Amino acid sequence: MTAQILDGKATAAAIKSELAVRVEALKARGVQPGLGTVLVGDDPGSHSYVRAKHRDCAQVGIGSIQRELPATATQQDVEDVVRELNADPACHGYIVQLPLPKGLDENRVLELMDPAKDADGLHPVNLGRLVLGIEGPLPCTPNGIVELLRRHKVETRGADVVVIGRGITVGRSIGLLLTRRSENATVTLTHTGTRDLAEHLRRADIIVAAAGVPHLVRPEDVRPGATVLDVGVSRDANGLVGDVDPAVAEVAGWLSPNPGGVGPMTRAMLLSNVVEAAERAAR
Ligand SMILES: Nc1nc(=O)c2c([nH]1)NC[C@@H]1CN(c3ccc(C(=O)N[C@@H](CCC(=O)O)C(=O)O)cc3)C=[N+]21
Repeated sequence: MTAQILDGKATAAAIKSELAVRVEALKARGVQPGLGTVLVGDDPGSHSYVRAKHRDCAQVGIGSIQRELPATATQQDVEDVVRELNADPACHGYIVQLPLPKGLDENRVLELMDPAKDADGLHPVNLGRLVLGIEGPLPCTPNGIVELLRRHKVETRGADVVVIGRGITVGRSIGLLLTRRSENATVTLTHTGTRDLAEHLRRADIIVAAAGVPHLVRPEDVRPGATVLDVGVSRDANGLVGDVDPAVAEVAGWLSPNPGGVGPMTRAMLLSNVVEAAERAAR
């Protein structure tokens, strides 16, 4: 048996064409949606991710506002850019690319952002809204995963989901989305301190692997027919390595490739948060 592909690349392309229609409607009303990025330092991975986000913007008709600071930037320098984007009416949403160089206080920068312009959905106010069930921008990777499952008709209602990894951007927040009444999944959050991880995995209908440990999920850990989402990204001499052993494709029913799975969906949800912020501003 070979798993069916959860095609993030194609799904993200479909979402982008839907967003392009909404951007046209906004432009007809005189509103040009704009995404800002704040990039500090010279990490090549961060630079290539940010470039990809602005390519996406161009495809959908969203304006790009790019701010770059050197690795030597001070806390004050970064905070000044955040204040500038908070005040800029052309910028409907923005992100501060993470991680920031050592010595900068990420949480202080994030708290300074206007929550209404938080395109990542990671501002403490928006994470709080998610906990409370109040509408707001949603974290992009978890939202992208939910959308990827929805559009491939993978049932989440009543499903046992096992998440590996407790980072804020994926593991800790995805349970909040999947346990909403509309998704109705049962979620177990596991991490490096979990006893008998394999035992948890073997029971799962859906596995979300976001630990950043190369090939952590092995075929013998996966129930035949289960859905497996590979979110982890590590790098070795040959390039990108995911959290899922490629041999899992022989056991799983559905598998998100990496690259080409959750990554493009994350970027599509970022655009979606910006379009929604612009629509809110236009109302
Ligand atoms: N404030 C902030 N927001 C983020 O959303 C954020 C961040 N910081 N820091 C870094 C991580 C990483 N991340 C990725 C998004 C898309 C791909 C992606 O589209 N990847 C392609 C391939 C890219 C390649 O080949 O390098 C794919 O999976 O097909 C990857 C990684 C967003 N992040």
